[in-house]
Amino acid sequence: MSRDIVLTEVALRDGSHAINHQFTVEQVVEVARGLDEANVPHIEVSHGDGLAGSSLQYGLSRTHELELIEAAVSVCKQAKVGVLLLPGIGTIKDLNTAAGLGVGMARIATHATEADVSAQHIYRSKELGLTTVGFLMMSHMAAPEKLAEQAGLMQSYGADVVYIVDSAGALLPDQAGERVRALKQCLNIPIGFHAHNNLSLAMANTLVAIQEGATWIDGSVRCLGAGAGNTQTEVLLAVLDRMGIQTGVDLYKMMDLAEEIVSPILQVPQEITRDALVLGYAGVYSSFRLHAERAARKFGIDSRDILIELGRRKAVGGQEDMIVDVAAEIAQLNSSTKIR
Ligand SMILES: CC[C@H](O)CC(=O)C(=O)O
Ligand SMILES: [Mn+2]
Repeated sequence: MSRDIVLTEVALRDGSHAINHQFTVEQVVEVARGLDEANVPHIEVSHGDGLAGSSLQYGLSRTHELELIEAAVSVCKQAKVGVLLLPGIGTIKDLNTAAGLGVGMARIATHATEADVSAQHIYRSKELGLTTVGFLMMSHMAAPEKLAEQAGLMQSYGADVVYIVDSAGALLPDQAGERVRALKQCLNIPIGFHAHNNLSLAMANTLVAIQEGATWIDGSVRCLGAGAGNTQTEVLLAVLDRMGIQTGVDLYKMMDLAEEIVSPILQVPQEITRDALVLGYAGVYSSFRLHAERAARKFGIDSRDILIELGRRKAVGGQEDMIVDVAAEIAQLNSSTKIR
């Protein structure tokens, strides 16, 4: 089958953030089966923060991710099930275990300027025979040339594809385009693009990325992803079809899956809430949203103030503990201002 665009569906991993890591085996089976039947080539399944993410810091999974991964693998006839791994959260041992369960793809994710920490994980993933993807998160924080240099490192370690990841949904279309162009000049492997819809730009940025040469694209069905979700897969499929771009994925099956299976999983419909908007506006990790909302309730403050301050401090993934610190500081500042 010819595919101009290679799709990775991320709802069963990025969407984990949106539902507080509460996926059940039954939900994963139903969604993975539907995706496989719709001919989606790659389905990512893991805790939202990747392998071994289940923790007090990032949020405890309701069901162990290895059970979810095994369940997804068991129902996929054509799709490769993939996992996300953030070196430092997940380890080589976790990667070995996932490969043993029949996973076919590993995405090794680092902050946009820290690709060097991915070397050993990329080497190992290649040794295991997995499709190996470098995933440069918070890409809005790195200039195009820097991002291209970091992508080059991942390519030199053996990555098959390198992704520009707009974790905060903060990129504007021209910024997305210039990043893809910069990678295109330096790499001889495919370039991927992963968007978040916090500024309502996920679709526009994805289309610009494709126009500039990105061929591996992420989406989440019904926008089931962190923050306001990702590029909505079934909508993207319809748009690409109208543009004459082949994905090989069945549009009707994806629409049915979104409506009948994924929509009931959402605790609330995915929309651009004020906190999601602030993620994109302030350049904050999409997965910080629910943590910030919990901290705001605990300290009786506005969650937007926490997110704005996190953006100002340039907090990156792995610094979730800063969310409570920032909330406590804002609460203290508010109360001392009131006393005066
Ligand atoms: C914390 C990992 C993160 O959710 C990965 C990702 O999808 C992103 O950075 O957007
Ligand atoms: Mn994401």
